[in-house]
Amino acid sequence: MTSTTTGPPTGPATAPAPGAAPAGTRIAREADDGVVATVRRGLALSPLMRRGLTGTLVLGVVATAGRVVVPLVASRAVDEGIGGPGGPDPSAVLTVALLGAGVVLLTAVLSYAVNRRLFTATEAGLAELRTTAFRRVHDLSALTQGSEQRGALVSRVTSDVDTISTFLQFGGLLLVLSLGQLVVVTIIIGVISWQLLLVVVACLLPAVLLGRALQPRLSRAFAEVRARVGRVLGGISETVVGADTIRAYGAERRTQGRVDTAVEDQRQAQVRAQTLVATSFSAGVLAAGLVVAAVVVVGAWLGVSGGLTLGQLTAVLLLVQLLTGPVQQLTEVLNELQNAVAGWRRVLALLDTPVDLADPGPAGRDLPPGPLDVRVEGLGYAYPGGPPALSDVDLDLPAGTRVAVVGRTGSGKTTLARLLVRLQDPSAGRVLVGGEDLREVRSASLRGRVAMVPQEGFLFDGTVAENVALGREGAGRAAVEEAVADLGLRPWAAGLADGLDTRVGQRGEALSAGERQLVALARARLADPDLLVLDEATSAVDPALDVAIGAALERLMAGRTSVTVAHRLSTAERADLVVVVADGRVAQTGRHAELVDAPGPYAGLHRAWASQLDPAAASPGAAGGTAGTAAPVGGSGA
Ligand SMILES: Nc1ncnc2c1ncn2[C@@H]1O[C@H](COP(=O)(O)OP(=O)(O)OP(=O)(O)O)[C@@H](O)[C@H]1O
Repeated sequence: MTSTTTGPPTGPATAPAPGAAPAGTRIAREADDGVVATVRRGLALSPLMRRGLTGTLVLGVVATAGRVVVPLVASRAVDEGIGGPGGPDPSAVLTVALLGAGVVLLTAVLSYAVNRRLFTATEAGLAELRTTAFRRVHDLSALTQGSEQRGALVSRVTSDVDTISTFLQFGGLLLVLSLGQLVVVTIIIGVISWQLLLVVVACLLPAVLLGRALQPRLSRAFAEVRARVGRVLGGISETVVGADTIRAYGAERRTQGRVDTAVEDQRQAQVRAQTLVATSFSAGVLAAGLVVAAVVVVGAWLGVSGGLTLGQLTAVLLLVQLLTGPVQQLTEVLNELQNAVAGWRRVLALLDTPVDLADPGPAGRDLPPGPLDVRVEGLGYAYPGGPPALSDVDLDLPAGTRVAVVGRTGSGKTTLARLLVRLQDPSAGRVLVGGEDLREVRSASLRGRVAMVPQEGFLFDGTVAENVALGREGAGRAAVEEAVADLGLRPWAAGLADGLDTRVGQRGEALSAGERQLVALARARLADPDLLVLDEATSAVDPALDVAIGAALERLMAGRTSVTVAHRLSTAERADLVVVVADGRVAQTGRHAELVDAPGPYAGLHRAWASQLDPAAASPGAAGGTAGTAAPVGGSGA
């Protein structure tokens, strides 16, 4: 479990019908939509990217037209200024040259404007896309998020969006303008000389056809690259997070080997994709060289035979430069497009993943005011592809009761706890809190009234106070101090290097495990829920801190309904009701005193706990386990 005091994530979709199986618990597969459909969907999702696009296109077309004017101006300079009927005319050449210079200047200014408008719009649109994708990650349940390595999931919001950015800023408009330039230049060459047009088409067509034929292979190659980049990031982030464990077991070489394999796989995929890129690019270069040579030869021949003036030949040669540029750029841009489309598909797949914990929104219901009771009816849950983790669970927990859930490890206690706070939806049956089916409760209401403290509370890199403040939106310093004081934690906080302003480090690593628990408890106190679900920590802490945690827990649970996944039998002893879970079913319910001598798994659990505290006191058949006051109940026995 990764989050501390928490309610369910929100999402835009409607709630599934009660009793329905949980919705998708995997990130959706990438759709096989074509390039145009993918780009269209991607742009539709980023309205800011399209803002002002028409204006940018118009400016781009004008700038392109400016480029085409230059060869025509040069043609006039040659034919009328230099080779005119009255001999060379310097003033005519000057006029034409000034005109050309003006056009070149205007083209440069327009190009700057086009680029500026383009990157401003695309950056805004991409930021929007990143935010939307990030929100979706948050809307998905931990189970769905867990279906993909964390780093790979992050790559969908980061590096995959970067591929789109690279394409849009350098390629998108170029693609449109290059195509436009190709068409305009081809027409003008045709008007000047149809024979030269035939030469140009004959030289460029094979390169264009080859580029086209390579597109499907490029598409597959770049999809593979994106997937492998995700795997590398997933592998690296896992080894960074688990660095201590890796070091402790001397597993550096083994884990490094896995990352190395992922890196090597990515290298191979990149090489395959870039080989295709190089092929299409080289075909473009070859065609460009060929077309210039062919136009010079055929143009000279046409000139000699009187079908073409020197100015026209000059114009066609300059125009050919405007053709070969776009042909080469197009091959590059189309490659970038394939990379971007592969990235876009991965981002879109993330956005297509259904929100499995949908917030019913305004149509939903609010939890009733006052203490909350919990009723569980025919509850069943199976993890994707696994056997039932819980079956036919029925429970009635009156408001204000203190409930301890005990059982062997893997019996289903945490699963039950997660269902009670709607971190997962049941596969069968329902959970009613305050009489309301959790799937029909607006998440804002649920979040405000129901909180969960997981075994390992997640702390963010910040101060103790900032981490406690996460418990309630808008909580100020006074509220944080009050929550800490309320749990009797003032002396502990005062003993920290900088009190509540002590920095906890990444994931709270600068605090001890026990101190992290205290921060999580203070956070829950600040949230002030009416239903508190606790997954008791199993890690042993020093006795003084253990006493502080015990006392804080007592104060935290007072006056509210609490369900504790108990790993210490002392918690069960003090509970109003003990729920014994065995193999995903409720085996026994009752008070500790009623259950301890009754037939059933609880007596075995108790014996195991007693043997851990005092082996001599245990009965002969009792199972052993780790010693210590925080010895887990569920680790043995039963
Ligand atoms: N994310 C998951 N994906 C697949 N199976 C899971 C997942 N989480 C738990 N399980 C399985 O569900 C069953 C119940 O697990 P659960 O965590 O609820 O047990 P538990 O009683 O809380 O155990 P513990 O006391 O060790 O925390 C186990 O068989 C476990 O392997």
